[in-house]
Amino acid sequence: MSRITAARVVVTCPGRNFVTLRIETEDGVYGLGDATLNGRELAVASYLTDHVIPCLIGRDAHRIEDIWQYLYKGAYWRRGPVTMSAIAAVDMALWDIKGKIAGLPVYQLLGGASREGCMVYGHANGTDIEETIDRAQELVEQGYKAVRLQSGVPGIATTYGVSGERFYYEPAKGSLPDETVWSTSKYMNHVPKLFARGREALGWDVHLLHDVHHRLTPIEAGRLGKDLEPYRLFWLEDATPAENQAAFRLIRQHTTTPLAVGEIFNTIWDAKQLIEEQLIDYIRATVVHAGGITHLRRVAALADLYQVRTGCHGATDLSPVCMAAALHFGLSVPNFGIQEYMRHTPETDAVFPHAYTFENGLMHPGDAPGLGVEMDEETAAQYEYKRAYLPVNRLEDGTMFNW
Ligand SMILES: O=C(O)C(=O)C[C@H](O)[C@H](O)CO
Repeated sequence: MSRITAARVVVTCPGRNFVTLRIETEDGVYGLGDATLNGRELAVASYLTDHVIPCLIGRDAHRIEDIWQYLYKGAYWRRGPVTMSAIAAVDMALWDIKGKIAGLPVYQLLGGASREGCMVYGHANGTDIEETIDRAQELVEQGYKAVRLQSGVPGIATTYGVSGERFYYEPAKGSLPDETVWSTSKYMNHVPKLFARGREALGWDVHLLHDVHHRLTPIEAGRLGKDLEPYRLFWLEDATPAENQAAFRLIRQHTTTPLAVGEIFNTIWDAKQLIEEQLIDYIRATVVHAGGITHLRRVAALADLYQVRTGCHGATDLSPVCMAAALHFGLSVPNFGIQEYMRHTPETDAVFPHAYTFENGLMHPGDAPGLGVEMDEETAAQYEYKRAYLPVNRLEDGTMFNW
C-alpha cells in the first residue's frame, strides 16, 4: 500500500505548451504523467484538477488497473481525447511511482526488454524535394534507419510537415488558428516524384515513410498507395480520416503499400475493426492520447493477434514524459514496429531532463527507476502558458477541409 497524498498539474511553455501531472505518495515518492492535448491543453488541465485529482487522494498508488477502471467506467462519460489524456496522465504517473518504489525501470515491470532498443524514424522536411532529400541524408548520417519524407508542394503556399525550422517542426502557433490552403491534385502529382528522388539519392537500405495527414478520400489513397509501390515505403500514414474504419477496406483492395493510422485514436474501440480485419499494418495510438501504458498494452495485445505492429505517435507536442513512457512500452511489447522521434528543443529538454538515449537509429528508455524523466519546476515556472492552435485547412475554393 502506498497512499496518494497529493497531486497537481503543472502547465509550462518552454517553446510549446505542456501539461504535466505530478502525483505524490505517503512514502515521499512522486510520479509524472504527460497530459498534453495540442491546442486544447487547458481542458485536460481542468479535467484533472477539478474532476480527477479529488478522487485520487487516499487511493493506493499500486492499484494501477483498478484506478484506470475507476476513472474510465466511473466517469460514466467514456472515451474522447480530453478524458483519455487525463486518464493517461494518471496511469503514467502511477507506473512511474511503481517503478521508483520497486527500484526498476518501467519496462522491467512490463515483462522486460524484448529487443535491444526501439527503432525510431526522424523527420526530413523541406520546402522542395532537394531540400527534403538533403535533410534526409543528414539524418541517415546521424544513424537513423528510418526517415519520414515531407516536402512543399509546388502551387500550395504551405504544406503539412514543412517549416523553416530545420529540426523542430512545430505546427501549433498563433493566438488564433492559421489558415492553410490545400489541393489534392497538386499533392498527388508531387509525392511520387519525392519518393522516386528519395530512392535515387538515399538507396534502398533506409526505411522511408510518409504522412498524408488525413487529406485523401479512400479511392485517392488507394491510387497514391499504388503510385508509391515501386518505392517500397515502410508506411503510408493517415491516408484518409479514420472515423469510418471500414473506409480502409477500399484502400486495401487497391494497394500493397503498408498503412499506418491512429495518432488521434483514444481507445481500443477506435482501432478494433481496423485491427481485426487486418486493414492496417501499424497502429499509431500513443500513451498520452490513448489512456496510458495500461490501455496501450491492451491495444498492442489485440494488434499482435493480427500481425499489426505498433508505431507510436511521437511529435513534439508529446512531452518527454510521454516519450519515455512510449519507449518503455515499445521496448517491452512483442509486436513493436517503430517509434516516431521528433527532437524536443533544448528548452523543453531542460525542463524535462531524461534518461532516454538515441544511438545508431535506436532509442532506449534507460535504466533509471520508473519512467526516468524529471521535471525541473523552477525552470518550468519561467515559461508561462501561451494559447496556441493547430492550423485549419481549406480547399482552393474556400471549402473547409481536414488539416
Ligand atoms: O507526427 C505526426 O505524424 C503528426 O501528424 C503530428 C501532428 O500533426 C501533431 O502531433 C498534432 O498535434
